[in-house]
Amino acid sequence: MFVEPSPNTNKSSDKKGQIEVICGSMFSGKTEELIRRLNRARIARLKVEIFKPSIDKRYHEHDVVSHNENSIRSTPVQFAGDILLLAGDCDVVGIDEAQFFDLDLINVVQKLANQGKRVILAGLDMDFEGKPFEPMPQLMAMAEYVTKVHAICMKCGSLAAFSLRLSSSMDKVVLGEKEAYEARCRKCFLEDKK
Ligand SMILES: Nc1ncnc2c1ncn2[C@@H]1O[C@H](COP(=O)(O)OP(=O)(O)O)[C@@H](O)[C@H]1O
Ligand SMILES: Cc1cn([C@H]2C[C@H](O)[C@@H](COP(=O)(O)O)O2)c(=O)[nH]c1=O
Ligand SMILES: [Zn+2]
Repeated sequence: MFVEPSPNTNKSSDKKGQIEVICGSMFSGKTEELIRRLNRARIARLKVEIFKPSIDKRYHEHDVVSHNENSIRSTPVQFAGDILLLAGDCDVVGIDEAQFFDLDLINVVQKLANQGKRVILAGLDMDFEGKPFEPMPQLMAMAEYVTKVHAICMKCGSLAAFSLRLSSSMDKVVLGEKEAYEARCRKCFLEDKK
C-alpha cells in the first residue's frame, strides 16, 4: 500500500530517492492525485519540478491540468533526457502523461531517483486497444510504489480500467478528451471496442 513519505525524508541531500507511479485509464484521477502529492511536497517547502511532454497541449501550454480543472505549473519537454538536464537540484520531480515519453524515460527516472530525488509519474497504463502503453510497464516494475486508480464506466457505472476510443483511428497517439474517449469497465470495453 502506498504511504506518502514524510516530506523531510525527501530532501535530496538525505539521498532517500524513490519512484512512485500513478496509473489507470483516462478520467481515473491520475493527474488529480499527481497534483495533490506535488502540492503537499511544496507545502513542506521542498523544491519541486514538474514536467509534461510538449505534444500534450490539450488544456494549456505550460500547466498540467486535470479533467476537473485543477492545475499546476509545469515545463513542457520534448525528450525524456531534457528532464535530467532541467531537474537540477530539486527534491521532487513530477511527470505527467509519462506514456508519451520515449523509452529513455526509464533510464532518466532511475538516475533521478538514484540521485536521491522523489520521482512521481502519472500515465496511462493501457492504450485504446487495452495493450500496455510503454514505457509505463517498465516504470511500474522499477517503482517502489504503484497506485492504480479507476474511473467510472460510462456505460454501466462500474469501476473502469479501460479507455474506449470513440473514433475508428488505429494510431497509437490521438489526443483528446470526452469527445474522443470514454472510460469503460472490461465487459463494456470489449462490447464496443472497434
Ligand atoms: N468517467 C469518469 N470517471 C471518473 N471521473 C470522471 C469521469 N469523467 C470525468 N471525470 C472527471 O475527471 C476527474 C479526474 O480527472 P484527471 O485527474 O485529469 O484524470 P486522468 O488524469 O486520470 O485522466 C474526476 O475528478 C471527475 O471530475
Ligand atoms: C487511450 C489513449 C489515449 N491517448 C491520449 C488521449 C489523451 O490526450 C491522453 C490521456 O490523457 P489523460 O490525462 O489520461 O486523460 O492520451 C492516446 O493518445 N492513445 C491512447 O491509446
Ligand atoms: Zn461497464
